[in-house]
This record gives sequence, structure tokens and C-alpha cells, in this order.
Amino acid sequence: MAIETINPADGTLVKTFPALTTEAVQQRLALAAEAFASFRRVPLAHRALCMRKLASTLEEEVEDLAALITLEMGKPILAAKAEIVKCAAVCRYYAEHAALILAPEVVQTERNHSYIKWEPLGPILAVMPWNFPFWQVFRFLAPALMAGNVGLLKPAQNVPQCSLAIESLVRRAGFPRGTFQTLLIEVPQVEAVLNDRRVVAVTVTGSEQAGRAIGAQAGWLIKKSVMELGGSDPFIVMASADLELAVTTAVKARTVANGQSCIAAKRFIVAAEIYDEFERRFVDGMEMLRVGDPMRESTDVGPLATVKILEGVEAQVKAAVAAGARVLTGGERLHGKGNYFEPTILTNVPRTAPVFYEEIFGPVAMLFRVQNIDEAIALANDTPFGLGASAWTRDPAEQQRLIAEMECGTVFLNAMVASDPQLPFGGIKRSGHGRELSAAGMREFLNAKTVVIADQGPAEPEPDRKPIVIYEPADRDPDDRTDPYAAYRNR
Ligand SMILES: O=CCCCC(=O)O
Repeated sequence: MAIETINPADGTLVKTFPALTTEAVQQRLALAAEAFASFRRVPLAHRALCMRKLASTLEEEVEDLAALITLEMGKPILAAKAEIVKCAAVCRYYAEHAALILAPEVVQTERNHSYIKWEPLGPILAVMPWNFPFWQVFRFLAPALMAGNVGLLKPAQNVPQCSLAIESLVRRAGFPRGTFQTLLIEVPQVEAVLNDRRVVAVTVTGSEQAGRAIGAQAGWLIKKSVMELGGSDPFIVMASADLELAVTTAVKARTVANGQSCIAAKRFIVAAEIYDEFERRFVDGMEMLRVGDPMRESTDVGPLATVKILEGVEAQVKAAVAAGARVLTGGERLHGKGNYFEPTILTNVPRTAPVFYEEIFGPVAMLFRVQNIDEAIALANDTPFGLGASAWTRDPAEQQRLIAEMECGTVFLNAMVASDPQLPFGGIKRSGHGRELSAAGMREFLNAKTVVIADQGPAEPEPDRKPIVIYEPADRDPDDRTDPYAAYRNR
């Protein structure tokens, strides 16, 4: 696949980009290594200043940036604007919280003095997809840069303009040259970049296939990797649920990003007592969605990002029907210009249909009826994936069972699964490993260096070594914005 912007709403080729040559890639790797050597020493307060500037620039340029998202991958314009606003939020979150996350942790041992010092690792390769072409990059870059790492982005081939815009935003925010670079390269060039000794780790958000290939290589090279791969999230609705809210959320949860999100709900598992009513309202909800030009603010569902994805979704639906599934609504691509597929609900999907165990990256829901919570949990867990789960019940005993028994990285009760800068995000099973966001995500690419100082030190304590302040959140005035770690700086 060439590196190009093709408008998925009408198939127009907007712009083509040549892949970087081997020499150009080498220059960027050298620049990244050089940038890391000095950037890791830039005071945290200065990095935070740049990160806040980055947040405000995103907000100032939201209209243009959102239009770029919609042009390149077809997300409805209001959702694209929300994506940019969320990127600003993650920048502010890490600007605010990095000091706390990176503060040395004193550990009480029998030694004189022991603590954990968090250190950056170096240039990190980020292989990122197209479905949230800003957000998925920002949720990597904000913690990485605040920690003193530097980033090399290999974006999906169909969102080059979004990726170049991010590089420009980072630079304009004041981050030094080379701290974040976009590599417009072809897929086969990724191997050499990861092999390069200057690249110390890799994060992948994307398909299982990409995760396997890059994860295997990273494992062989003994380089740290974080994998955020596919999902087929369940959406369980039990009899005590608020049905109206569950249905409206179900429609939204299945069609977020035109149905192309790893954490979109894909399998709807509904208790027999309310199944018929849920089915009726769910069909109505999907039929009421406005499918069309994603640049229009009134559009709910735009085109799929590429012709290949459209063809893949169509083939999955056809194979499901051939295996015995029934189409309750939709089921067809919309003929004419653009990669449009009707919002679709399938029922009676048998385990023999490939789609039962696959991820569907389009606005197609699978609906199942279950007799009780045991059956609901068993069906929800009958998947190779383990990313998120949304479950709707007001019964405390059912809630506890769902929290304890769902095999996934995230459980939302009475709400749809969504990422949040403050909370860890990631999966288990074939959805990947490692976490993004929050303190957990930032620490994935840090060296937890153990420091033990066993001697008594000089007779007079060195002023910069003491006092060791242990941060006690409970003691801290929530309005106090002073840096509690000042004593640690420049140790
Ligand atoms: O494909 C994955 C989408 C993740 C969206 C999010 O982080 O909210």
C-alpha cells in the first residue's frame, strides 16, 4: 500500500508521499539518538511547559486538525474534533502528573537508604494505526516525552498528513529538534528501524498480524514492547439494566469511529427476559443513524477508512450469513462513491461462522440471547481477545461477578468502554500486553533503577541528597500546585 491520502468519502486520491530512503531514515535515527542524549537532561518543568503549549496549540488548531482526520480516514467531523480535544487533555494530564509518577520511590529496607529512580530509555518506535490518527499517537507521545524519552512514529500508510501535522505541532510547542519524528516509510522498512541499536523499545497499536511480526522481532532483539491489538468486546445487558440507556449506548458503542475501534462493543449479549425489547430498540437505533458525508456535523456514521476494510467487512458478513446468521438490519455496502457500509445487526451467529471469533472493524453488531449471568459471562469470555467489556446491571451480586470473572483489561459497568488518561488502558489474551496511559503506561518505557546506598556518606550530609521526601498524597493540599519533588531535582 502506497503512502497516500485517499478521501474515503469519495475515493479521490488527494496526495501521495514518497517513502523515506534508507539514508533519510538513518539521518533521523542519528538525530533521535542525539536528541535523547540532551533531552533526557531537560528539566521536567521545561518539558511540562512545552507539553502545555502543545495542548493549547491543539485546541487553537482544532478545526484544521479535525478536518485532516476526517479527510484521511472518514471519521465524522464532530468525533474528529473530540479526538483533538482529548489529545490536549492527555498532554495536560502528563504535564501535571509526571512529577508525581517520576518521583523516586523510597523503599524501606534494612539498608541505609534505598529507592527506585525512574529513568528514560531512549528513542522509542511507535507503530500506530489510522483509526484514531492523533489520539493513539498522543497517548504514546505525551508520557514518553514527559519522561525524557524521544519518539519515532511509523504511522499507517493512509494518514500521512495527520502524522506530519503531529511532528510539526510538537516542534512548534518548543520540544527540541529530533525529540519526535514521523517516519513515512513502507511496512518492510520497519524491520530495519527496530533492528537499529539506537531504537530501544517499540509500542504497537494495530492488528494482530502487525503485533505478532513486530512483537516476535522485539522479543528476539530483547527490546521492550507494548502491544495494543484487536478486540471483540462484549456488551452484556442483564434484566435489571436501565434499558433505554443501555440501548442508546449500545448504538454508540458499536459505531464509534464508524465501527473501527478496538474497544468498540462488538458482541451484544442480552438476558432472555429483556431480549425482545432490546432487539427491537437496538434495530431502531441502528436504522436511525445518519450515514453519509463525514464532513457534515449531522453525520453519525461515515465511510470505512479504505476499500480493503470495506471489502473485509462485507466478506465477514457474507460468510456469517452463509454459516446460518440472520441479518436483522443492514448487511450491505452502499453502492456509489465512498466506502460506506450499512449499520448492521446479525443474530443467530453460530460458532462455526469465522466472525464469531474474529474482530469486525465496521458498523456490524452480533446479538446473542442468554438465559442467565453464568451463560453471559461464559459467552463473553469465549473469544481470543481480552481488551474491554461493558456490562449493564443494577444487581450488586452480578456486578461483583462481572468484575471478577471477565477476562479482559477493562470492565465498565453501566457505561461504554472508553479510554481515560488517568486510567490504565490495555488488554490480555490476543489483545496484547502492557498498558498505556496513567502512571502504568508511562512506566512501561522507564528503567526502574534500584539504588542502594549502604554507607553512611560524608560526615555532613550533602545538601542535595537530603532530605528524602516521601510523597504522602493524603497529606497534600489538593490546591497546592508547588512541586513536591523539588528536593530530588538534579540529583
Ligand atoms: O483501536 C483502538 C481504539 C482506542 C480508542 C481509545 O483509546 O479511546
